[in-house]
Amino acid sequence: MMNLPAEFMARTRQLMGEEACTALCEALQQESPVSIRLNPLKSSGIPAGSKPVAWCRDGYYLSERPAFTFDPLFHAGVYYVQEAASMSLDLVMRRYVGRPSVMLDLCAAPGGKSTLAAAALPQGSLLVSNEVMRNRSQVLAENLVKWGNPAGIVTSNDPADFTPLGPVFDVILTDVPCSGEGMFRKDPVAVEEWSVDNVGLCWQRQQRILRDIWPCLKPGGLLIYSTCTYNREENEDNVAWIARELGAEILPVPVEESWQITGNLTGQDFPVCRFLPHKTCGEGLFLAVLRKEGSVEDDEVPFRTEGGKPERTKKGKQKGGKGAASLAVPEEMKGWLQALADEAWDFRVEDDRCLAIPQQWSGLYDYLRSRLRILHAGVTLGELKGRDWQPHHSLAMSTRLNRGVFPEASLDYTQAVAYLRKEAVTLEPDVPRGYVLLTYQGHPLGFAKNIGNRANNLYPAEWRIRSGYLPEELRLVGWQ
Ligand SMILES: C[S@@+](CC[C@H](N)C(=O)[O-])C[C@H]1O[C@@H](n2cnc3c(N)ncnc32)[C@H](O)[C@@H]1O
Repeated sequence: MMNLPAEFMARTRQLMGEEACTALCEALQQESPVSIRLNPLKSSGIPAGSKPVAWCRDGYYLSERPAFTFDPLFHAGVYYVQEAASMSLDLVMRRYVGRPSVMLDLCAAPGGKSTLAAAALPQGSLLVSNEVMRNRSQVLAENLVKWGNPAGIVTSNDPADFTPLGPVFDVILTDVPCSGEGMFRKDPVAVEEWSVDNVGLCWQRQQRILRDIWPCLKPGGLLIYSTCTYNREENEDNVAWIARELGAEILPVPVEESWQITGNLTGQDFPVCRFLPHKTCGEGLFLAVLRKEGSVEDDEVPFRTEGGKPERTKKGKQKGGKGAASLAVPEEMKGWLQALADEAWDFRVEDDRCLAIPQQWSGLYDYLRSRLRILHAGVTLGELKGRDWQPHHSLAMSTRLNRGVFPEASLDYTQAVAYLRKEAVTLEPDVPRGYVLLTYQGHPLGFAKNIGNRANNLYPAEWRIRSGYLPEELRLVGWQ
């Protein structure tokens, strides 16, 4: 039985009334629902026995919690484990982000909302996912590489580092660090760390973050603000502050009545969206959408690469970036990606890596690269090992990998888990020597270098499954 702080109870009672507060506390004593979101570019079925999440195209509730860590399909980026309320970002994006956009997810680790945004953004968009905490930014990069979106950049910077960039983003998501009241059921540490003082620190930090990032949003651009907490200071009060102090219009979130989403609890007259666990199947989540004052002409592309600060240029006049390839990219490697009619790549060598950046975004990439700490961008095709270009894990995970370039070897479950643990792999005698793409149920897991009697395991060491234990009764996500 979870003990909730008395002051939290008193404040919540005041916010939502006695009856709702009691119902909420009862719901918090129940088990958390389990849900996953499918990668539309990798999955080819739906989870067996699942129920759809009404507000998210690819979201499903599962009837039990499988052993995700031991599921090769999880590591192949076929799905992401995400609590259902957080999937409501899908709703907002499909309603308001209808054309190719440059989006920033400012507080992105571990990557739940970023992987969702990558799937929901229209073709031709770019997603920049940022996380200030260094260790968390590594997890973010891992999850996004596994998701395989080629039009993505992962950075690790403080929001203040973005301020001088100027208005480069059409959409900014601020899923801000908060007091975490909505996570009480999932995370007992959130209960232990809760205090009224901390709520005060949180809303002030949130305002600092918003002030720092506001200049980076284009006039007329969209700010999606979310927290996983219930109190009004971090939610409605901050949204009112953004509208008033920074200059924005608050937009409605298109919810259906049957979903039982709660609106503004403070009596102020503007729309917000509250997911409360006693009414909606998921954890606590607050979401609001704002449009920055002003507008940008349709035919303007508000950045270019030359000479530092972005300038407005007319479409079609963008120039290629500075700092482009210093070493030639082998022609052969360009064929490692699919040749799709509507996609062009800027291939370049940076340090000992060969990258492919979507050509239309190479200018913006250079601009960001000169100012931010970039952990990952586009697709890393390969890494120079001596004289040899070794295909990179990012390529294996990419949804644009050209299947057919590398010989493939299909692994069974035990072999796949051994590979993900970075143990030695032995391939069938008929598998050719050299780089081989290892697959599980048809999905790429990574590369190995077959040297005949054994194969070198090229799975990234830092991502390997560390747990030596394998549950006796192993439940994995079933598919239909
Ligand atoms: C609610 S979590 C983000 C969850 C993520 N959006 C997702 O859906 O997977 C908030 C993130 O903000 C980061 N953070 C902490 N302090 C920050 C600060 N001062 N500025 C920006 N981000 C911060 C935390 O490390 C954390 O990863």
